[in-house]
Amino acid sequence: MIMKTRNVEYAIIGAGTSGLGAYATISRETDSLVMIQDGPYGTTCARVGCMPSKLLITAADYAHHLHTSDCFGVPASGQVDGRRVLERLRRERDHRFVARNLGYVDKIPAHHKLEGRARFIGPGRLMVGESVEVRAEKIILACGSRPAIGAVFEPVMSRVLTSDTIFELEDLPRSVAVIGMGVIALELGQALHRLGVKTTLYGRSGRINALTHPTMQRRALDLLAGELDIHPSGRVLSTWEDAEGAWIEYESSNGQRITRVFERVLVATGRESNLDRLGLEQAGVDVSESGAVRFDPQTMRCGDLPLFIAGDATDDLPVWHEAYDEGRIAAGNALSYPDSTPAVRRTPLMVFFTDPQIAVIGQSFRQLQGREIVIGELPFTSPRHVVWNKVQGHIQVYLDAHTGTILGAELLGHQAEHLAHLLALAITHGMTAEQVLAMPVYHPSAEELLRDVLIDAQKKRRRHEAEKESLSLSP
Ligand SMILES: Cc1cc2nc3c(=O)[nH]c(=O)nc-3n(C[C@H](O)[C@H](O)[C@H](O)COP(=O)(O)OP(=O)(O)OC[C@H]3O[C@@H](n4cnc5c(N)ncnc54)[C@H](O)[C@@H]3O)c2cc1C
Ligand SMILES: NC(=O)c1ccc[n+]([C@@H]2O[C@H](COP(=O)([O-])OP(=O)(O)OC[C@H]3O[C@@H](n4cnc5c(N)ncnc54)[C@H](O)[C@@H]3O)[C@@H](O)[C@H]2O)c1
Repeated sequence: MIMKTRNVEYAIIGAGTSGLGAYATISRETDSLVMIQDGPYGTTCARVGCMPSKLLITAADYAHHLHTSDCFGVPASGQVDGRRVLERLRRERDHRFVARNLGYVDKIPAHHKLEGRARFIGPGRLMVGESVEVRAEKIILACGSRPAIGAVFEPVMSRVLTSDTIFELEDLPRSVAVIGMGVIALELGQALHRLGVKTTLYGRSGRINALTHPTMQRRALDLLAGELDIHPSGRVLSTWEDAEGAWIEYESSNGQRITRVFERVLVATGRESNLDRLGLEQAGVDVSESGAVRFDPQTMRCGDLPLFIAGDATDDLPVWHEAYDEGRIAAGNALSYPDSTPAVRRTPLMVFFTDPQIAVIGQSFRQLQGREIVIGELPFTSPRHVVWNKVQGHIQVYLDAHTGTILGAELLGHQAEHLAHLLALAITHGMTAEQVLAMPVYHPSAEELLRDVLIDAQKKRRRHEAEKESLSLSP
């Protein structure tokens, strides 16, 4: 029974990072808007995503030092107190990151907020919960995503963890099977291992997908498998539970069957968009068989409709800075509807906070197939890395063979995030290797590695040019 109808110009579904980005833009221009939020405020990033995961990883880094500082003449002793690790994680998360977000939401006028799950009951018509209808001229779908859990895990659901639940544990489990080899599986799996949890990772494809050059993929897998118990390719055949725990029966791609029991199972097999719960067909939206909605990534508009999409709801670029940008792009184009202004999207940047870190910037090796490029590459080592005793990894930088413009890079190494940001800056400004090499580089710093890899790329480019010239001169 509809008890109340609200008429607004703009409705935003979801008060996560992208929804708040949209809200910030629209609320500057009009009072006729409502942001609808199902579940707790605070955003996925702060509550169950970026921030708690990085807090766990940092605790794990400290635990790792206990085993690695001896070579510096600093033997360390001590043990992990799982309860304290998790208590601190929640304290920091709640008091710093979530509280900051809630403080922002608190300041939003009450008539701009509506709590409940929204679903379409017609074009421009949303039902929120069971009693409020919202009629909006323009609607932004900023409803995010949720962990995907395959049916094979149903028999062990009481022991299944996802990134939504793991940070609420009272104590660390004794053992955990991590399903997946994506960013969540690797970040959390390595952290749990370093915190003393007996951890086994079960992958499917045998690849770490973010890296696309075969050398980078192989090295990343070799390095991580050197520390972690990983079965990279195969599939989980079945699961069951008994008094001992959750059993996982897994078949490796070589046909070997492995059956083991764990206290917990962390399912990190990707996320699925919450769009499927919106009843989009009622809004006249063309939804593909996979549940995806077609949209223009430069305007975030869905076809010609007064509907816009932003953030993880899209499956595309599911990272924080893109979610925020997309919220603002969607809002800007909702404000100017039916006119639209295509946004210039940022240079792609992805960082895995593993150790060593993995980063992909600009165009990946795979995306550059068919283009004439040279690859500068080196082990991830500079004098500074030697000082840190962190010399594992590899760096590849892709240059346009003709112009020397930096097009992309794939990195695997200690603190790769910082070189990744420098490379992102260079790519954003269309810089050539030569231009980047004109900047000062302090000694000894990790940035010396960037200088050296660009010198390597330049040498290869000169060789490439010389070879082409001699080919063109040969009769
Ligand atoms: C474990 C983990 C670690 C991560 N680490 C990083 C990282 O280090 N760096 C990084 O850049 N990114 C990271 N991310 C990704 C980042 O958190 C997301 O890209 C970002 O939070 C997406 O924001 P969003 O607004 O699209 O979704 P959300 O913040 O999830 O917001 C969507 C909101 O919509 C609500 N909603 C859904 N359906 C409805 C409905 N029908 N009606 C009303 N409300 C609805 C949801 O409850 C939710 O609150 C991580 C993600 C995870 C899960
Ligand atoms: N550092 C970061 O920026 C960061 C950290 C965490 C999460 N995130 C975001 O969260 C999103 C979701 O992360 P994710 O790791 O869940 O997804 P993902 O898509 O990165 O990885 C999912 C992995 O699970 C594997 N998989 C799928 N089904 C499987 C099965 N049945 N058995 C075994 N393996 C299976 C896939 O092959 C893939 O390797 C990411 O796309 C990312 O953008 C970002």
